[in-house]
Amino acid sequence: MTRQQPIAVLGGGSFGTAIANLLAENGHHVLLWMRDPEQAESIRTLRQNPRYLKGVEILAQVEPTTDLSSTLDACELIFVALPSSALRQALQPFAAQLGGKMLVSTTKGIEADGFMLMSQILEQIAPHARIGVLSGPNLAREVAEHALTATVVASQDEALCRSVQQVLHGRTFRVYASADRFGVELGGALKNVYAIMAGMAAALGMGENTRSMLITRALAEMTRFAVKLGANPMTFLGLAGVGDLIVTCTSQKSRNFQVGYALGEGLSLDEAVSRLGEVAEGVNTIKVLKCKAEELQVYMPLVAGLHAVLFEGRTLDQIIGVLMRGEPKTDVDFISTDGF
Ligand SMILES: NC(=O)c1ccc[n+]([C@@H]2O[C@H](COP(=O)([O-])OP(=O)(O)OC[C@H]3O[C@@H](n4cnc5c(N)ncnc54)[C@H](O)[C@@H]3O)[C@@H](O)[C@H]2O)c1
Ligand SMILES: O=P(O)(O)OC[C@H](O)CO
Repeated sequence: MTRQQPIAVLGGGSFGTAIANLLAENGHHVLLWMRDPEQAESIRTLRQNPRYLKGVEILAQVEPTTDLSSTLDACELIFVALPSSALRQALQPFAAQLGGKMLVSTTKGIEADGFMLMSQILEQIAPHARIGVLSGPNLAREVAEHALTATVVASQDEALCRSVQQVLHGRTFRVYASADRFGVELGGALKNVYAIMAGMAAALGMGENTRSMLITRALAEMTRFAVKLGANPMTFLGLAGVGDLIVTCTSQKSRNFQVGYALGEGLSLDEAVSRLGEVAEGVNTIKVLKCKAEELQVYMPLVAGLHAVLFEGRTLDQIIGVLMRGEPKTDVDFISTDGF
């Protein structure tokens, strides 16, 4: 990648906007692609995103655009910050332009059909592209407001990891590298489900002991599931595993947490999602994950419990009763270091 070449960010939501600004602060010309011409025009003239990250100034080096084809042609490094529900549909028509490009997914979701992570979809659409993921405890607003933040770029393509580190590393944003793309990406997708539970617990006035139990048992479940899929459990001890789980399960800024909070206040799932008006990936992930856990016969009582409350008509009291009275278990039973 030459220094003069622009960098693309696809998706004009909270995270796309935050990443675009970080790149611009580091001196890069950024093409921020979004589908809505009015939003693009508003950014061009007001230097603010009218809908997301209100109050954050979008730097002059960030050029909003609605022309995806020209954006892909102009850039070799492309960050994808689209919702998981939109990624395939948005990029499939441009597959021929993606060969040889560095595609870095920041999207934390799972496609139901085939249980596919976003980088796997990118790989399927563009088999000749170079693929990576960026994931970690990265609340968009905090990134945009320069809270000291760390993230992980994961790919087996070391040069891609180095490129991403070079362009994003800055005064307030630190980028670690990992070769475990699957584990890093899976951690980012799974933690959203547990953040919904944490939001519910907070709304119901449950205490810090409860939150700590939830986070720790969530880590156990996530890791057990990941190991069954062949992932390296050690990745779940890093920023993209427990790091992201902590921030999303403890912050009111997390949209998944907010959905859970609204549910805890008595709103229906539909009401909670529409009150949010932004993406909360955990709502889809819970369905996909419940199916996959059953198929693989992985013990995931928290996932089963949340699914029962949201989609099977069970009450939270019933589920809490089942969880607390369940057969006693061993504490750290989910990490086998055999082979790692
Ligand atoms: N916001 C965060 O703190 C954060 C941090 C890290 C990762 N992520 C991940 O980034 C992804 C995007 O999240 P976000 O927070 O930016 O969402 P958001 O709700 O803030 O914005 C979503 C954006 O996607 C656009 N969009 C929706 N469907 C589209 C389509 N078909 N074609 C083109 N654009 C479309 C919307 O117009 C909107 O601009 C999610 O997977 C999320 O998990 C978010
Ligand atoms: O706001 P959420 O719940 O989508 O979480 C945002 C990021 O994934 C936190 O790392």
